[in-house]
Amino acid sequence: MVFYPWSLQTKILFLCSVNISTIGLWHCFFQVFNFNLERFRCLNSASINGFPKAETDSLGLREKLVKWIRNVFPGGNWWRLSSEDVDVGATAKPVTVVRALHKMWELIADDGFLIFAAFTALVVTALSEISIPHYLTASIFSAQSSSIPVFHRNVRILVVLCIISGICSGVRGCLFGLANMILVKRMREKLYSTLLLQDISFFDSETVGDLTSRLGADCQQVSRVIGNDLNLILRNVLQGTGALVYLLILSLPLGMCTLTICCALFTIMLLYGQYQKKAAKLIQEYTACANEVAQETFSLMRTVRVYGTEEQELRRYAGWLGKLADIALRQSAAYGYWNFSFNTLYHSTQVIAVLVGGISILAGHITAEQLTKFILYSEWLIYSTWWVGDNLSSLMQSIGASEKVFQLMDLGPSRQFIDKGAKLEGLAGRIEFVNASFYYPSRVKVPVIQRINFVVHPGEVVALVGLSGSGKSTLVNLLLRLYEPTSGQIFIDGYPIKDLDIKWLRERIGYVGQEPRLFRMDISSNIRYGCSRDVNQQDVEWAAKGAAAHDFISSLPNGYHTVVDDDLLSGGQKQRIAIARAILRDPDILVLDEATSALDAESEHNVKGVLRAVRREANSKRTVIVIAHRLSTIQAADRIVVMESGKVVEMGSHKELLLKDGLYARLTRRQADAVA
Ligand SMILES: Nc1ncnc2c1ncn2[C@@H]1O[C@H](COP(=O)(O)OP(=O)(O)OP(=O)(O)O)[C@@H](O)[C@H]1O
Repeated sequence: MVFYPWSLQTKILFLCSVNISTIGLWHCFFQVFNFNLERFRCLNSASINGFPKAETDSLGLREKLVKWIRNVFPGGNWWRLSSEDVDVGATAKPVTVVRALHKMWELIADDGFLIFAAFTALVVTALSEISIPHYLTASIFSAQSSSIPVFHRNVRILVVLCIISGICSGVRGCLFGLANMILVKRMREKLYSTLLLQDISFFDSETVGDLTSRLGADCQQVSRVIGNDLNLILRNVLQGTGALVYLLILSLPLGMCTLTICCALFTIMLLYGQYQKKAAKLIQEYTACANEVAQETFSLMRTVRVYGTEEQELRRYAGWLGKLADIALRQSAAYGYWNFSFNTLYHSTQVIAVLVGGISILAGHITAEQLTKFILYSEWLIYSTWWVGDNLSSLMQSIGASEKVFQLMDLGPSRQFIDKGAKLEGLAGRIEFVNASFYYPSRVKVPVIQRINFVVHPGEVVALVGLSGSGKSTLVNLLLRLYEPTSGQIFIDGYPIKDLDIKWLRERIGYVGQEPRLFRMDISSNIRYGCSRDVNQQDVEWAAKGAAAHDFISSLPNGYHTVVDDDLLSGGQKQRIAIARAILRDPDILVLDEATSALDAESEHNVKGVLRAVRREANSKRTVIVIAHRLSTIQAADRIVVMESGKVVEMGSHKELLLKDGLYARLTRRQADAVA
């Protein structure tokens, strides 16, 4: 084989390629350097990027530089993505690309024809686009060789290919966009419905900001998989494969050189993709944490304003933003390295093609037309590899973001919604607690309810009293089946509560909580909320009158059509609307947990009057369980159950308990002293 020394042009080409390649590296170094400089300036902390301050101080400039360079090169300490301060669900089953795609397919399978049509358009586009360079070169060289019929034929084919690829490309984009939209919609619906059917204890451990983040940003990110990543990956894989086959047919040695470079590129790309996946997961967690802080601050804005903690809240939020910026910086530095690798390898292909191709032309092995085609197709191949890499890393990011979304979607519904319980013909309202004990799942070592035994007879009014934290609300939560007793049983009309149909039971229980919250809709709809009977406006007003709410509602500019939310009404007004909601349901069992705590004495008297009056009607005798701290409000109850540390310590009427001179008598005396 003849050895040709490097010509001047070859040297220039090589130097150019090396120079261009280093731009990526410099860009990356510049960012990393700036970032570290900023951290040295801003953070006067003990440790910077894994260098303890004292240690770095004692090092010489050269050692510092060497250590710094070692850290910022791939694999160095600086690249480590620490997830100490967030739970990234390490114990849960990781989501692989195949599993994520399978899950997505399940969601979109009903519209499979759309995906099929999109992929058909994609294949046609890819095939027509990949044929264009061949006919382009052939047209030019047929014109050069003055073969006019061949030239005309090539140009005609070229025009047809351009039209086909243009139309199919548009159809492909549109169909993938549609598929994307359907996927996000279904994903959000599925996630939302899964979350709605979880046990209440699930919501004790998850934060609102975190869950809304999953529904919002994470679902959006995941949806990119089909609309963007998969679409582009497939297109480029098809085009790259076509280009590779063409290159190998054209010249085996040149084709092998390009293939080797593409393999190197692909390996780097996989490493880069893995890194991006991990970074995306962290970004997702930090975003959720930042959302949580913002959501908490906005919902407690009055407390923040009164205590003047705006700056403290800003710092808390900025803390998470700083962590997000940290990860984003590493991501863009990794992108810099990736670009550097791509540029270097891309221009190496050009140099090799010109060098080896030139030698082959000189040796008469290939023609100039073949070399031109080779260069065009090798560019195509390398760009396809780059696109695949870029979109694969984006795919990894989306899969990273999908992990928590799919884990949440995989949660089964609460047993309450699966078990088909019994529906009784009617409910008398007899409630019996038999050895009921309970601890919250989040605090398994603290028994909140301990071996409770008592019976509430149909139509009886029973008051629960006791010191704060004695377990009154928890007992009511067990009756409402928000939680299940950890041992013992609760019976309603002689049936174990867990054997009754939960929907049927809840339709027959009215509940007014400690701090009722209203939905952002008009007052009338708030009162009707969850009412399974057919009710008209007159019924709504009747219930509002019973709850002493009618007068204040009528005085509002839009009356019952006034749109309210939590902040527009006083605590007492909200309680009255919640009481009206409970009255309208006409429940067999009514549970009032501090339901009149924010009412003035007159309203409370009126409301109590209504509850008593309704109870006296022969057909609507109802059992009432009432919790109240203001003991004067429960003196008329048929029975008072006194609780202490999760146990029932006394039981009887107001008079009996005063005679007993126990905890109830002590509490009553204390409240009387406080009023005096
Ligand atoms: N979701 C929860 N997770 C863990 N512990 C809880 C939860 N809710 C309440 N607790 C704990 O259970 C105990 C009993 O609380 P509960 O609300 O039943 O008391 P209470 O007698 O109704 O108090 P109060 O009169 O102040 O409303 C308390 O120690 C409380 O901290």
